[in-house]
Amino acid sequence: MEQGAIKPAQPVDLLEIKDLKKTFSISGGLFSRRLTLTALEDINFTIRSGETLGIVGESGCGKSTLGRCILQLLPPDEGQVLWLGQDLTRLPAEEMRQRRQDLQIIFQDPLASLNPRMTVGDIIADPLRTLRPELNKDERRARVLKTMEAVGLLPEMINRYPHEFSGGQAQRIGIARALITEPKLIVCDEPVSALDVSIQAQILNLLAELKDEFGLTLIFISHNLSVVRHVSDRILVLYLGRIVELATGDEIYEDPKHPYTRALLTAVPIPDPKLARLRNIDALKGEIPSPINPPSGCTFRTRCRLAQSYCAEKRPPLETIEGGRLVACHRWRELDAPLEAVLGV
Ligand SMILES: Nc1ncnc2c1ncn2[C@@H]1O[C@H](COP(=O)(O)OP(=O)(O)OP(=O)(O)O)[C@@H](O)[C@H]1O
Repeated sequence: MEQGAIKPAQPVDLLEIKDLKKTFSISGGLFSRRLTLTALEDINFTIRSGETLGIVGESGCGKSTLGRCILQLLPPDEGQVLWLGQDLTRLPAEEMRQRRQDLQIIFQDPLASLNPRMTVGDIIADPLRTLRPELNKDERRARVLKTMEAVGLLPEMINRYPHEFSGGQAQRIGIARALITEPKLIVCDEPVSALDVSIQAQILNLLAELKDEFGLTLIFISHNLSVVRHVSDRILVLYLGRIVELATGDEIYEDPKHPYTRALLTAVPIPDPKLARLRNIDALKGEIPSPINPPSGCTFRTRCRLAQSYCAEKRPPLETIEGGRLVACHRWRELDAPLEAVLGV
């Protein structure tokens, strides 16, 4: 593959998300009225080339919707998705089709995402048929074999069908299908959560190797902070469709600033006495509120142990704090205080 050629000498701002908003119109409530569900709001961030950005949050917080809006698989209601400065939300269909070579996705459930009636070779070659129609059959086959080799699939597997493969092998097929167009950015949407724990590390290592080999930029979506930590340079934490924290993996893990991030960390099983102590204090309480009718002010306040009455009145801005990291909490400074002081005990 010629993908090494795309690796820029200096990282550049590859993708810039500006004021992104996505709502869904759903029917519900009395008399099946149309209701508006706000899946994403006020989303702003930038990804540098060669970076891996982890996106974490509980189920329903908007991770997959964000991945799909970035790839234009879902149209955002508002905002811009700038790819090297070009707004993908305004791109004519034919230009977007061309651009799709650069932006690919790997799905959570590898077997469910592969057509059971197609051979492995046809599945992997499929994106080339629409995105690189100038390639002939032999050229397509040569690319498929090279890509299979890159992801650790044997050439003799080319004529087999998805059901003949384990979950881990099926995910390698999904990765090959994403890689075949020589993309610059891959959105990995929970790529290991459907796999056995023993296989998860193999797939994570493969993604890390492919990233280095082909100069990829990755967006890595997971509900599991410990999975994201190992692969991410920076981590974006979403809560009810809004960014609550954005920082490096080390900062998030060692010094979380948002009470929600701390709560997510308490669910990570690591034998650290400090975290073990936090576990009881910070553990998430209650259900995530409905995105149809989110709490006023700070949407996390209904589950936050630091919440004060003013948290219900004003939405906290996403503030840039020391080291350029971002946090949206009226009381983030209180998290730095000794826990006893915070709790008043
Ligand atoms: N097509 C749709 N129609 C209506 N509502 C949707 C649609 N897709 C997503 N939603 C809603 O948007 C919100 C965000 O969903 P999304 O799937 O992006 O969250 P997620 O963090 O990826 O969750 P999960 O980890 O469970 O996939 C949820 O409340 C979800 O129910």
